[in-house]
Amino acid sequence: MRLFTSEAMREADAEAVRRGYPSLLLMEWAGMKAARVYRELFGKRPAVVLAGKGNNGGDGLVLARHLLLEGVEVRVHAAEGQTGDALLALQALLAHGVEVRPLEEASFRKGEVVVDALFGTGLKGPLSGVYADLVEQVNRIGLPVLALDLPSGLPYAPHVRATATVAFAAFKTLHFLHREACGRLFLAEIGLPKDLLAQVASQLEEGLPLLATPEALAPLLPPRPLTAHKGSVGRVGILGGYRGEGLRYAGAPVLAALGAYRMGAGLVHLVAPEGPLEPLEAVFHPVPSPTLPPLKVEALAVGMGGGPWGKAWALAALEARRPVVLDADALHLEVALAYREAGLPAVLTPHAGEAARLLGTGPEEVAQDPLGAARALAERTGLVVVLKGNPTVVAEGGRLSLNPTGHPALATGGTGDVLSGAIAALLAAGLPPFEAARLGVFLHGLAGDLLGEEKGVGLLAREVAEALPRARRLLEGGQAPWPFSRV
Ligand SMILES: NC(=O)C1=CN([C@@H]2O[C@H](COP(=O)(O)OP(=O)(O)OC[C@H]3O[C@@H](n4cnc5c(N)ncnc54)[C@H](O)[C@@H]3O)[C@@H](O)[C@H]2O)[C@@H](O)CC1
Ligand SMILES: [K+]
Repeated sequence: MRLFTSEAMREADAEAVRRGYPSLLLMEWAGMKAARVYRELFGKRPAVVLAGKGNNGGDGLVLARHLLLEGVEVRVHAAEGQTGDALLALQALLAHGVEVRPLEEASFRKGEVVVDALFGTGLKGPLSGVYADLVEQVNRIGLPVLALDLPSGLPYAPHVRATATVAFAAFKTLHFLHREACGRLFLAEIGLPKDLLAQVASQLEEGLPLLATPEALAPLLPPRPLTAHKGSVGRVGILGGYRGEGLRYAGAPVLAALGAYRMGAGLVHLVAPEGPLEPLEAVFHPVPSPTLPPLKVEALAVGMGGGPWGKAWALAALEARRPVVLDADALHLEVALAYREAGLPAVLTPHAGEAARLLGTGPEEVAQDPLGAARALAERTGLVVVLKGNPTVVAEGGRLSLNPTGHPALATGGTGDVLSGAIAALLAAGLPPFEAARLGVFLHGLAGDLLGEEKGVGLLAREVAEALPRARRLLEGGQAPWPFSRV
């Protein structure tokens, strides 16, 4: 599924009009579908609708009319100066005898639900004045909020923090870059001609990121035939750890080994200076320094717990001439370029701080524009980039994919190591790096979602590894939860 930018959405709108489709119908459907979501979530609770003067406000005015017809008590506060379709929506509402009061006089009553129809894709720059005040008030009072198309104010601050958001026609990248502001997500079909979005998307393909959906990822799962044996389903080498002065993350390579096994690797070779503390199914190759022993593997994960040895591990792993995941201490521009030079498929898995170091910017810049940062790093290195965060972004050249799974409970030491091993297992099973990265990130996030819901925060990384087979089974069985509902 493609995620639209505001510009691409405007282009879709314009194309519909060029084909002679009346734009008022789109607005009518948008408002009607939003009213349906309102009723589903809030029943007959009274509504207070805040409408801007643009088409987002027009959608809100249509919703008000539909709620009214269904017997919901509605109060409406609207900006002045509607034109075009929004003006027609206002006239239709007034014809029902509804009093429309100025936004400046907006007030909120206990038991009401706020409908945020102030701004959608037409917002240019941060809110100020009465709009900023109103949005801050809405966030403060704690009433449930249904946002139409987008929580008003996004991507800037302040913005509405909604209980639920109904996106019209297509999701925008902002919905998945700002999940917290959107609450529950609904996607409303609003009657655009069937092929139109696909046509606009194909014209702009370079620029439109993908959303990783169960539908797109399930077919990528490596098959497990009855004749499978441990040498036929992907063998993984894990290279990492450090023995010297300073901190040692001896558990990191072990967690990567667990991640690889739990993602279905047939055999895992663990190459590290120190052995695992507990018995482990991996074959342990003790080495005194970063070197590559002879290994029969189809892919590697390198750098976990490598400390000052990180670069040496990555350069040693180059000799295997296998697809690799470069993580943590193996993340250096020089290393990435060496893999590019060697023509080896590689997946880099930086978090914002590591990506900033590789790009020579600050972590805030990366966090502010994760899509841009992931794309820049993928273009600079020629490799696949997994920029970890909320959301995690996967990039290869100009191709971008946003991941919808993942739970705040995953924010704990070692979960990144599990992810590296998991992606390596998928590479070893024969998936191309972009696909291995998307699938690994999705299942790792889903494992976190399952555990986060069951146990809350306080997870251990090894538990995330343990939950990977359940996540995989859900995806295989067509039961992985979709991150949104359709209306
Ligand atoms: N296919 C589509 O794209 C459809 C879009 N529709 C709705 O139309 C919306 C987009 O409508 P518009 O393009 O009219 O845009 P909006 O309604 O989002 O906002 C536009 C208005 O906000 C003003 N504005 C922009 N930035 C501002 C700021 N920082 N402070 C104060 N005022 C500001 C503009 O001058 C303009 O009057 C969508 O989000 C959606 O809700 C629907 O009506 C149905 C069809
Ligand atoms: K809105």
